[in-house]
Amino acid sequence: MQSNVKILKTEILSDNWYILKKITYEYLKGDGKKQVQTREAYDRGNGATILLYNREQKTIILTRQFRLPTFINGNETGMLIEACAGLLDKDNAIDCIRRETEEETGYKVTNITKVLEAYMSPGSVTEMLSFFIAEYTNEMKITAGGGLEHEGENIEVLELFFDDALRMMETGEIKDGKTIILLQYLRLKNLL
Ligand SMILES: Nc1nc2c(ncn2[C@@H]2O[C@H](COP(=O)(O)OP(=O)(O)O[C@H]3O[C@H](CO)[C@@H](O)[C@H](O)[C@@H]3O)[C@@H](O)[C@H]2O)c(=O)[nH]1
Ligand SMILES: [Mg+2]
Repeated sequence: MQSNVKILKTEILSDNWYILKKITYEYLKGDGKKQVQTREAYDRGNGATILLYNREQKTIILTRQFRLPTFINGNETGMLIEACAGLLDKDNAIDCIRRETEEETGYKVTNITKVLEAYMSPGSVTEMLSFFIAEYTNEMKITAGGGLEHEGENIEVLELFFDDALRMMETGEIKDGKTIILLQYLRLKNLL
């Protein structure tokens, strides 16, 4: 399909950690007129997230960690309950999420299923997130998890009853988009 967009100029506003770009482009509108627009886009690569669930126990595994951007926007403690997630490195999404699951939750899961992909903040962040689910058993817990010390990660691992997690979504105790999508996915497909 032919694109209606021609990039005219790309400026790097920051490459301090990830990359913030300012892009000027020409956009061909439906009425045939051209319009020049400028938008900023934050590029931190793509990511993956996973919800571990146990059908017998009717439980799931989540994490809790400090998220600075939420702290400066209304989250009093900055602590956020989330499905395990990580940015993709060079490897593909499945390898990445398998490694991330082990690092953050301590579970070595085998059968991982990809369920969907989504742009999580399409007006400002380039990232596309791949969503996965996997069944876990208590025997799969091989380390404490908690994330990588040298990356400054300090991640608490939570095992919750699925019904409690659904309630926490309604009370606002769970407020993370990817986590809500995955919880609703499990419910929609009657997996728990
Ligand atoms: N020094 C420094 N470290 C940073 C910065 N930004 C992120 N980091 C660190 O880089 C590491 C990235 O860890 P990952 O587990 O790979 O990523 P994530 O932060 O969990 O991101 C996941 O969740 C996000 C929030 O839902 C998602 O946006 C993202 O796609 C991914 O799935 C973390 O240790 C984080 O603290 C920064 O500006 N400076
Ligand atoms: Mg992470």
